[in-house]
Amino acid sequence: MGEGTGIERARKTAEGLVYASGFGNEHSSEAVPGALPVGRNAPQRAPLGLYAEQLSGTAFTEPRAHNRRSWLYRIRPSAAHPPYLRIDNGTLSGAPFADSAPDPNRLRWDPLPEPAGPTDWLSGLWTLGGNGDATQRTGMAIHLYVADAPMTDRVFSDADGELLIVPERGGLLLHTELGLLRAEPGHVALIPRGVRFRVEPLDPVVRGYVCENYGRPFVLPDLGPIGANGLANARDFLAPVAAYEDVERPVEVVNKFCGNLWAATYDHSPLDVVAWHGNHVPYVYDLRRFNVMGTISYDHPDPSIFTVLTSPSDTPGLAGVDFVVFAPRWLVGEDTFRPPYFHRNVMSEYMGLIEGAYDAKTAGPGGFVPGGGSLHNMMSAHGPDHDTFEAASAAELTPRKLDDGLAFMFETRWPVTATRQAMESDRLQRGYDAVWQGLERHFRE
Ligand SMILES: O=C(O)Cc1cc(O)ccc1O
Ligand SMILES: [Fe+2]
Repeated sequence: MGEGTGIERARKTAEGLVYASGFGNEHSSEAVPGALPVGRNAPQRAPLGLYAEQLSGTAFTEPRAHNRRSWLYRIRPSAAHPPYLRIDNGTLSGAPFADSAPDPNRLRWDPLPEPAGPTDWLSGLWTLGGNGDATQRTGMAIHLYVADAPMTDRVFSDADGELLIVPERGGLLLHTELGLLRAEPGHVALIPRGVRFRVEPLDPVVRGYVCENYGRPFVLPDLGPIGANGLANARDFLAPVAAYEDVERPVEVVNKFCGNLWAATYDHSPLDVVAWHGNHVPYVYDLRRFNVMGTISYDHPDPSIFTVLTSPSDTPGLAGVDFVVFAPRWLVGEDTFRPPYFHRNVMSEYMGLIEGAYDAKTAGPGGFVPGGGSLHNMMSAHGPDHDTFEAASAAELTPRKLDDGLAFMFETRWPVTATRQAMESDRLQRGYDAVWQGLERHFRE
C-alpha cells in the first residue's frame, strides 16, 4: 500500500504535509480536481464515478453546535465487504473493565518493553484500564502502545470511541480515510469514532499513550473570564487534506466493536476517499502551541487551567474525560508552595510523561519516567513526593522557568479500573507508596 496519486501529492509537499487549520471547522478537500460535488451532498451520479457516503459521529438530530458528520466520496462504498469475524483481542480490551477490582491505591508503572518480534501499532496496543461502558458510549480507556512495524495491508477503525494518540517516542504517519497526519512526540493526534486508518512508524521503535473516549467527542474548553483567546487556540488544530490509496488487493479491516476486535478482508483498500467535506475529521495539535495560563500573584492554580480538550457530560463542568497538559511555563508565585499541592480528588487522574521530568515527582529509574504512568484514583491522597516537598518548601522564590518536561493527564469523572494485565505486570512499581514516606512532623504548638 502507499501508492496512489493522492498520497504522493500530500507526501511531496515541502517539509511535511498539507493541512487545513481550525478546530471543529467545516473543512472540504479534494485530491483530484472536480471530485467534490458542488451545491449538494448526494448528486444522482457523484463526480468522477465516485460513491457518496456519509459518516456520522453524532446522531442526525443532535444540536447543530454538537453535530459531527462528514461526506466521503470514494472509489468503492464501505458497504462492499464480506462478514466481519472475531479475531483475537491480544492485549487490547474495552469497558466495562471487570477482570480486577477497582483499586484505591496509588499506582505507577514503568514503560512497556520493546516489542519481542515485529509488532504493528494495532498489535502493540496494551490496555491499562478505564471506566464506563463502550455499549453505553460512556467512559474511557487508557491504552499504551509500542510498535516497530507498519500496518501493512491492515486498517483499523474504532466503533467504540475516538482515539487521542499521544506519541512519546518516535513519529507516526497516520494514513486515514480523510488523508495523512504526522504526529511526533509533543503532538497529539485524534482519530474520530469510526474513521479508518493505518499507522506507519517513522522511527525504528515508536511508543506512546492512547485515550479512547467512549463519550461525547472532545471539544475545546470554554474560556470564561480568560476571554476569547488562550489555552489551546482553535487555529492550531490541523486536519488533513484528501489523499487516497487506489489499491486492489486484499486488505484486512479490523473493527473494534463493543470491546472486541472483528476483521473483514476487503478486496481493496478502504482508504480510497478521493474527496470529502465535513467536521467529523481527524486532527493533530502541537502541545508546544498551548498558551499556558498560571498565577502571577500567589497560590498554585488547579490543573483544570491546563485543559487542552474536554469531553463534556450532561452535567455542566463535569467531564467524562479531560486531556490536560503540563507544558513549559514560568513559576513566579510569591509566598507559594509552587509544585502541585497535596490533594484528594473526586476525579481520577492518570498521568503520563512525554519528555523530561514532572515537578511533583522525582525523576530517574524507578520514578516517573517518559513512557511510564501513574494512576491516582478517586479520593486517593497524593501530591509532591518527599524530596519534592522538602526542596520546594526551602526554595528561594525567584522567578523560575520550568522547561525541562512535558507531562499530561487524562482526568476522568469515574474511577479507573486497571486491567489484570496492568495489575500483574512486572512494570507495576510495587514500592510506589514509599515516595511519600518520611514526610516529617513539623507541627509546633
Ligand atoms: O497530581 C498531579 O500531579 C496532577 C495535579 C497537578 C496540579 O498542578 C494540581 C493538582 C493535580 O492533581
Ligand atoms: Fe493530582
